Amino acid sequence: MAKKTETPVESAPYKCDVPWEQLMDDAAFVKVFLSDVLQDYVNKQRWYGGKASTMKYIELQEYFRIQQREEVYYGLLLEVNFEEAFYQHYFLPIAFVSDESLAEKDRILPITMGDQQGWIIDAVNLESFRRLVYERIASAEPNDTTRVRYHKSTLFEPGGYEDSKFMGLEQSNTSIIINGKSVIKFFRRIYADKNPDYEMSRFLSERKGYKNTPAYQGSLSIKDTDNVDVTIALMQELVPNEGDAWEYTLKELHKIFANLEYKRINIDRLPETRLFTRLSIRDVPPEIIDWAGLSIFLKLQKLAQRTAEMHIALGSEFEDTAFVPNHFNGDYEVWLKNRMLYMFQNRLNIVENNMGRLKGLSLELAREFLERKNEIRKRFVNFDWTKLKGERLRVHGDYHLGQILVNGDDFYILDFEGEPESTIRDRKVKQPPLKDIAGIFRSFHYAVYATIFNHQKDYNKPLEKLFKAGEILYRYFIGVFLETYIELIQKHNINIGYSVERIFLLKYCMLEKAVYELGYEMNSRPDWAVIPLEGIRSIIEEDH
Ligand SMILES: Nc1ncnc2c1ncn2[C@@H]1O[C@H](COP(=O)(O)OP(=O)(O)O)[C@@H](O)[C@H]1O
Ligand SMILES: O=P(O)(O)O[C@H]1O[C@H](CO)[C@@H](O[C@H]2O[C@H](CO)[C@@H](O)[C@H](O)[C@H]2O)[C@H](O)[C@H]1O
Repeated sequence: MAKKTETPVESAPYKCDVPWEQLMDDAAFVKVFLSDVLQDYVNKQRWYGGKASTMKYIELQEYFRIQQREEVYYGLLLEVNFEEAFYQHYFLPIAFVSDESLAEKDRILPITMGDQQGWIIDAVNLESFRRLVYERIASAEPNDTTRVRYHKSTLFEPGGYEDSKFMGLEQSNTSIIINGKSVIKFFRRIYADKNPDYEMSRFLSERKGYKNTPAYQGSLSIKDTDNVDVTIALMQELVPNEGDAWEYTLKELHKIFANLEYKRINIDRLPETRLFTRLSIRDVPPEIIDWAGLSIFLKLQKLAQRTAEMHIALGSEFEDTAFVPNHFNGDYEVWLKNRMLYMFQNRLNIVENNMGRLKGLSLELAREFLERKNEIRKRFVNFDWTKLKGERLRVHGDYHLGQILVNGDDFYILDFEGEPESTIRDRKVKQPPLKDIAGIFRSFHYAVYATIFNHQKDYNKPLEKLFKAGEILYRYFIGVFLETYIELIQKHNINIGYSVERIFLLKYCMLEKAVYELGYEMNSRPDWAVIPLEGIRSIIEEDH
């Protein structure tokens, strides 16, 4: 049955004599629109990331016209100010429609302008708006120097506009599929700079010919009043896929855990391997292959290969300073430690303030986390750049299984926006590529524990035994991944340091990631906090 569309309770229309083409120049309208209309509207939107804080007021930071011939839409850059003394910027494209059937979704305000009656709505709902953006990108001048800039990749050969639809996934941005072949992602949270997703997508696919990320096709950006390039939208190739690697891994792991009983595996007799030991498939004992199957290890090798190729492309630049690799230095060390200590203190605070919401194993692990705070803090402070010889590169920055699409036997890497909590400048700082590897290893650990927590009853085994089996398997996953990754990276002369340095960086970055995740989970899904807490414990325990 088709879902009933919810009709918003409507206030009386706003009345004015200004035509749509001049509406945003009308101070009286803008004042009412920002304070009486948008505060409420923005607060209810899925893409609005400020819900945990208290909105104070909204200002219009910039607006610009998105237009073609007589067709005019407005792009608004809203500055949301919070009681907690910070602000965020959001992009909202608006359209005026007089036909009620076009104003079913995301209706913002009923309005009467002279003799024109209708509604202001979020323009992404209008096919005519989506078509216009696509056509402007597809026909962009090679060097558009106007304030509102459309860009088309030299490698993209666009066809005429046929159709478009919402990607329809739970997203922090809004993605539209065009002609079943391209995706235009409208960024909602906006930063006063080029978005790293745009920069990295263009650099990897257009400049370096890296094939395992959607090809960059074009973009929309504006030069703001400070003459800074601000990315508004990114257009990429639509990659056919069977879902993301997170879902895929969960499915595979469920089969593997179910095999424990089905194949009568004696967990206590499973051969173990040390964390970070490099393993070719030949080195994985037959008992492990019997239990988990060969195919998962072949998939891990493929993922390691695609990850290494991404870092090889990112580490191969000599001209564009945004991408040229650097060495470790004192500035980086100070920057890193400040960040880590700030983040760690924030996590301690969140956990202390929310102990009442935790129970069972989570509560036990949270207590242990608080008891061991000095030990963990010391780990973050213990970073000495003079001992590190490897390179720092631009990296993915938020690399986890949910950012990877599965397509047949291959993988495609997406979403280079970086860690949602970091500032835009911090996201562009060059990092050891092992930071991404630590991210994906944490994701393997997550997947193992998520599988155990989701299906514990199906496996007919005590929790400790399942944890033991999971930890063993996780170490083989990491070992096989590392062997392929390191071999390829070294073959292409990317310096990630000798073994001691590599292991130090992996442990450092894994602890960093797990502590980061603890904040993410406590804020967005507290039931999952047990996974990073377990991760932090196992990283700290490893050295005891
Ligand atoms: N180019 C693409 N091809 C195929 N699917 C895509 C593409 N870009 C995004 N997706 C789908 O949309 C989801 C969200 O994309 P992502 O770039 O992570 O958006 P957000 O930044 O809003 O989280 C992805 O997990 C994937 O399923
Ligand atoms: O929304 P983003 O993709 O930018 O990433 C954020 O959300 C992720 C959760 O969707 C979070 O990832 C964490 O959970 C994943 C499983 O859902 C797991 O695979 C990751 O290892 C774990 O970090 C990510 O940290 C956060 O930035």
